Amino acid sequence: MAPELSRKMTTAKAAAAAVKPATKAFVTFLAGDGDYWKGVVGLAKGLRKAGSAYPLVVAMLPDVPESHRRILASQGCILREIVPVYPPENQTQFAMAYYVINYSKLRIWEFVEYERMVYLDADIQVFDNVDELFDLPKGHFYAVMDCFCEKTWSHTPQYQIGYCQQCPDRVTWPAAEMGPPPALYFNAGMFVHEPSMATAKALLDTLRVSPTTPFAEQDFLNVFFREQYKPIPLVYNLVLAMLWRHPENVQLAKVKAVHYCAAGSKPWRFTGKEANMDREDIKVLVKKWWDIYNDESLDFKGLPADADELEAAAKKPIRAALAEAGTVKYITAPSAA
Ligand SMILES: O=c1ccn([C@@H]2O[C@H](COP(=O)(O)OP(=O)(O)O)[C@@H](O)[C@H]2O)c(=O)[nH]1
Ligand SMILES: OC[C@H]1O[C@H](O[C@@H]2[C@@H](O)[C@H](O)[C@@H](O)[C@H](O)[C@@H]2O)[C@H](O)[C@@H](O)[C@H]1O
Ligand SMILES: [Mn+2]
Repeated sequence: MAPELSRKMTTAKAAAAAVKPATKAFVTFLAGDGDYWKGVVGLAKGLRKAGSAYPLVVAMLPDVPESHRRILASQGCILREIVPVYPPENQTQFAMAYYVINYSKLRIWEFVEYERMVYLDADIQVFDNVDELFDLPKGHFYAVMDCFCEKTWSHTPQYQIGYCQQCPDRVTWPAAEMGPPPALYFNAGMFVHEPSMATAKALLDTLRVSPTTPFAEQDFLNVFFREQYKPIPLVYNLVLAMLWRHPENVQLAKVKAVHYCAAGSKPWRFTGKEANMDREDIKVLVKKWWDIYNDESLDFKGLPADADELEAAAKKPIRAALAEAGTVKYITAPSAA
């Protein structure tokens, strides 16, 4: 095939690929009329900057206002309103109050138009392409291990004896007195999952008979997927506390996704006043988040409105298309002949 024609075919194929029905997608969760929508905008732009091939779905509770929905749609997000999930009746006092809404995260197993999804909290930013997560072998639940050292864990025996799965040799778990050590435990701010109505039903049926616990849906998911859980490297979800609790486990230059979950670390409401928020690495990470959020070149430009436009775009001589895109300096290749 002549080089010119092959290039056109590539463009047409690439263009067609851009609109093929997505069976894989990132998904985040948005609740309330507060400022977490800014996290979603940042995430949508970060994924674009990282050149991800997959869209971002937003599982929204009904209380997300129209004005926030419009902003997210304008950034190319696919909006899906979900029915809230409430923990068992009069049990919510056992979960930390501000975590109760997170049980609604469980609805994303009902998004069966997708065969694979990567869930990301809205307070996560992706600084490097993580699309490889969609190709991990099926049948497992992939997520990054959490850390037990922050005060938020003070209700647990592991915190009380200073044991953490991130450094199991620092304080040996006293199996004789306390039985087996805690099972590997993941942070539920990021995970790879396979939507299925059967799994969604099993999750909700199990939740109805499960006690609520301090970390709400994160505790619940850790129990439900205990057998399928496979830890993946912390580069996919750097829980910020790792920087001061286990710096020996962190190679910041290799981190692909940062989870702004430490108290006071949400970039869009950062004051720098809370514990550890005056650290240089935290300030750098917050600035990196803002640099993406404020970068207008990362705003969604929209897809061609319909197939005809797309077809026309694909037919346009490659030189004009690239020049119009403005992103590639088209250098005339030496003739193949
Ligand atoms: O008012 C809220 C609180 C939480 N969330 C969503 O629930 C996730 C989990 O809450 P958060 O990240 O604050 O928990 P953390 O990871 O800090 O414990 C957030 O990332 C958002 O996606 C939200 O949309 N609105
Ligand atoms: O509803 C429970 C939440 O539990 C998790 O956050 C916690 C946990 O990671 C602790 O280990 C940290 O100490 C703490 O800072 C952090 O907020 C998830 O990030 C969040 O998505 C959500 O599931
Ligand atoms: Mn979070």
